[in-house]
This record gives sequence, C-alpha cells and structure tokens, in this order.
Amino acid sequence: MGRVPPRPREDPRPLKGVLRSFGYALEGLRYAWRVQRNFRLEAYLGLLALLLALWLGVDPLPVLLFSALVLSLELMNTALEALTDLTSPVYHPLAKAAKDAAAAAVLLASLFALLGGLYLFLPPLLRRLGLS
Ligand SMILES: Nc1ncnc2c1ncn2[C@@H]1O[C@H](COP(=O)(O)OP(=O)(O)OP(=O)(O)O)[C@@H](O)[C@H]1O
Repeated sequence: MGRVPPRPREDPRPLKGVLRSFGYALEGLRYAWRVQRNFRLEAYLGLLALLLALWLGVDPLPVLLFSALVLSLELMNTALEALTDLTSPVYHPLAKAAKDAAAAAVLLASLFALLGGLYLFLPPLLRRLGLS
C-alpha cells in the first residue's frame, strides 16, 4: 500500500485556516452535487417545501431543519460510499453493510421529513384549496 501523504501544516493565521476549511467543505458540496442525483433531488424538494411554507404562511423553521437533516445525512452517505469504494472496490459483505446502513439513514430521515411535511402542510393546504 502506498504511503499516506503528510497532512499539510496548520496555517498559523486563524482566519486563513478557517477560510481554507470552508473552501474544502464547499468542494465537498460541489462533489456531492455533481455525483449524487439524490442530493440534487433532495435539495430541490427542500427548496420547494420552503416556498410552499412561505406561500401557506407556515413556520419555515421545521422545513429548514428537516432539509438540513436529510441533506447532511446524504453528504455523510456520499462520504461513506467514496470511502467504501476506496477501501473495498470488490464485493465484501461488510462493504455492503456499510453502504446499506448509510443509505438506510438517509431513507429514515427522508420518511420522517415526509411525515413532518404532511403534518405541517396538509391542514393549511386543504384550507387554502377550500377543501376543509
Ligand atoms: N464493494 C461492495 N461490496 C458489497 N456490496 C456493495 C459494494 N458496493 C456496492 N454494494 C451494494 O450495492 C448497493 C449500491 O451501491 P452503490 O455504490 O451503487 O451506491 P448507490 O446505492 O447507487 O448509491 P447512490 O444511488 O446514492 O449513488 C449498496 O447499497 C450495496 O448493497
């Protein structure tokens, strides 16, 4: 196995260091956006839910929290997929368990977000449409 390259030395200037970490995080966001169709879909759905909340006059905070949860878990899932592909490019039951469990975390959060969305939006939506 090749040698691990040394970690770059920490920048002694605090602001520079923070800005550099921020840049790496943005690179991670760009990577997930490029390679993960689900991440893009979840981001668009979150935006749609936010617009719906504003239109219906519903508190947008729960929408933001659910979106943050789902998108963050999708990012962790993306990270885990990349690591699994790196360490286990051939089939291994533990690689399967890791990927499946990470996918299950996103699924679970998405289901709760869906239930939360129905609870939040259904009554005002029915009222707005004159159906209740
Ligand atoms: N190295 C591996 N060893 C064992 N099973 C694997 C391996 N790679 C993938 N799998 C199985 O195939 C499934 C799909 O893996 P894949 O890497 O294609 O991710 P994915 O589900 O397509 O994710 P996404 O759609 O988010 O990109 C995994 O959930 C796992 O069950």
